[in-house]
Parts: sequence; structure tokens; C-alpha cells
Amino acid sequence: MHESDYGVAEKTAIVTGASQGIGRAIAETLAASGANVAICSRSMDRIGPVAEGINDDEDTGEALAVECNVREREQVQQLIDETVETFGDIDILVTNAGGEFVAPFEDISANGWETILDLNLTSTVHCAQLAGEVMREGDGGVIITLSSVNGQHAAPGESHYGAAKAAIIRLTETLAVEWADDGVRINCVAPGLIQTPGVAETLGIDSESMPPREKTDRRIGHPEEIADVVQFLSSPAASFMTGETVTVKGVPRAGNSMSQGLGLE
Ligand SMILES: CCCCCCCCC/C=C/C(=O)SCCNC(=O)CCNC(=O)[C@H](O)C(C)(C)COP(=O)(O)OP(=O)(O)OC[C@H]1O[C@@H](n2cnc3c(N)ncnc32)[C@H](O)[C@@H]1OP(=O)(O)O
Ligand SMILES: NC(=O)C1=CN([C@@H]2O[C@H](COP(=O)(O)OP(=O)(O)OC[C@H]3O[C@@H](n4cnc5c(N)ncnc54)[C@H](OP(=O)(O)O)[C@@H]3O)[C@@H](O)[C@H]2O)C=CC1
Repeated sequence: MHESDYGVAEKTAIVTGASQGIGRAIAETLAASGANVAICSRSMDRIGPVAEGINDDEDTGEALAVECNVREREQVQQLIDETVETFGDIDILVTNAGGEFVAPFEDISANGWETILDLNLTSTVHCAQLAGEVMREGDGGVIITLSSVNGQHAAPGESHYGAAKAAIIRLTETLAVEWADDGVRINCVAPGLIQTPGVAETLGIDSESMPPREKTDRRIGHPEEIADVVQFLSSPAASFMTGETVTVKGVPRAGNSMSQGLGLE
């Protein structure tokens, strides 16, 4: 009888932007399943404690914390090198680090545009190229990119972020074709609104008082609900999936409008 294999035990995973929010949940979920995780953020003070939390738990894989700004290609190369030195290989890459500000198109300066394109799209390029090199020279691997419902639907104030996240979807599809013969699977996750410190900061609210749920067209998600999908895509159970974008945005409420893709009124 066929037994499903959702496991990642003893695999090595890199998760970018793992000091909080979705990235942290992904790192902790993969580690709880026995993967060794190399995790980064721009600050060792912020990423270090997350690694300590994982390493304090004897039942999980090991964690390596690296200070790395994913906008800087040399720093991404250092992250890759340290990961290979510590764990020997790279099996899974999750390009989670990203962010935005909300502003009308006419108010976005050239530097503002470049910042959001760099942070979301070009950082994904750096990570995929440099980790992809290790995977392709070895025995392949799995890459999971992070898009957003903003990459699939228009929403006001999201022109820069939407363009970057839409481009990540097409990049994912292209790499799936180009690297298929190298044993690299690459899929994308497009979350709806997830309760994270970053979203609270973007919206200028307390993270405990996210947009009231009655004002959204579906309930707000939790970081772990994205992490579970990433775990599946990382595992052998997803062996026949590549080039796909999996939308993870909950169930619409009856009688409420699909407000601007995001579910906010
Ligand atoms: C309604 C419901 C919707 C609801 C929308 C809900 C969003 C749901 C989807 C969630 C998506 C997420 O990614 S959630 C995670 C989001 N969290 C975060 O992004 C964290 C908080 N944000 C940030 O750290 C920053 O905003 C970010 C720009 C990304 C990075 O900061 P940096 O220090 O790298 O950049 P800075 O030097 O500050 O700024 C670079 C340039 O960008 C410009 N810039 C920065 N903020 C700006 C702003 N608000 N408006 C205009 N321009 C801005 C600056 O003026 C600079 O341009 P010049 O002046 O010309 O030099
Ligand atoms: N939350 C949501 O509703 C949605 C989120 N997404 C996407 O999911 C991903 C995670 O979002 P979320 O958890 O909400 O974000 P948060 O803002 O809560 O967390 C972002 C993480 O990325 C790190 N980070 C930010 N910039 C950099 C950088 N230049 N280099 C390295 N690390 C960096 C931050 O760490 P530090 O500050 O310590 O550097 C932090 O750990 C993003 O790509 C986002 O666009 C997509 C759709 C919806």
C-alpha cells in the first residue's frame, strides 16, 4: 500500500527572513520535522534567538543563524557558503524575505520602486541563482518562492509590490522548465492576508488588532498555515509538482465582496 511521505528529516533548508512572521514559522516547522535549517535576517540580534529556540529543542533539526541582507548578492553568497560548510549541502531553499510599503503609484519615487523590486524580486534572483548552483551541481533540490495574492490581483497602493510578486510567479515557472533536467523542482506560494508583525507595521496597527475580521471577506491566516504548505511542497509528496503557484488565502465569506484581492474593505 502507498504511504505518503511528507518528510524533510535530515534535509538542509535555507529560509530567508526568518526572524519573525511567516519565515520564522517555516523555519520552525521544517526543523520540527527534522530538517537542519540555515536562517537569516538583517540582524543577528533578531535571528540569533530564533536559532537558539530551535537548538534548545533536542527533538528538532539544527539551526544556523546568519546575518544576511538578501538585497546584497555577496551576503547571499556568504549565506550559501556557510550553509554548505555547516551542513554539507542545500536541499531546500525558501525565498521568504520580502516587504513593502503601501503608496499610490504617483507617490513612489525611483528609489522607492527600486527598493521594493530589489527586496522582493532581485533578492529571489540572487538566492535562486546562488543556491541553485549548489543544487544543480549536486543531486538537485527544491526551491519555494513567496509571491502574494497581490501578485495575482490588482490592489490600490500595491503597484511596485504587485509587479515584483507577479514577476516571481513567472520566474518560478521559467526556472521549473530550465532546471527540470537538473533535478530542481521550484514552486511558489501566494499567501492571502496573514497575521504577522510585518503586516501590522505596514498597516500601522498593533499586530494583535489586525483588520477586524468582520471587515474582511475571509478570515486572516496564521503563519503556520503557510508553513504547512511549504512543508508539503518541500517533501517527496510533491514530487510531481513544479512551476506551480499555490494560493493560500482561506475561504470567502458568503455575502462579502472580494475586495481588491486582499479581502480588505
Ligand atoms: C489599504 C489596505 C492595504 C493593505 C495592504 C496589506 C499588505 C498585505 C500584504 C503584505 C505584504 C507584506 O510584504 S507584509 C510584510 C511587510 N512588512 C514590511 O515591509 C516591514 C515594514 N516596511 C519596511 O521596512 C520599509 O517600508 C521598506 C521600504 C520595505 C524597507 O525599508 P528600507 O529601510 O530598505 O527603505 P527606506 O530607505 O526607508 O526607503 C526606501 C525608499 O522608499 C520610500 N518609501 C518608504 N516608505 C514609503 C511610503 N510609505 N510611501 C512612499 N515612499 C516610501 C522612501 O522614501 C525611499 O525613497 P526616497 O525617499 O526616494 O529615497
Ligand atoms: N503577511 C502577509 O499577509 C503576506 C506576506 N507575504 C510575503 O511573505 C513573506 C513574509 O512576510 P511576513 O512574514 O508578513 O513579513 P515580516 O515583515 O513580518 O517579516 C519579514 C522578515 O524578513 C526579514 N527581512 C526583511 N528584509 C530583509 C532583507 N533585506 N534581508 C534579509 N531578511 C530580511 C525580516 O527580518 P529582519 O527585520 O530581522 O531583517 C523578517 O524576518 C514576504 O515575502 C511577504 O511579501 C505575501 C502575502 C501576504
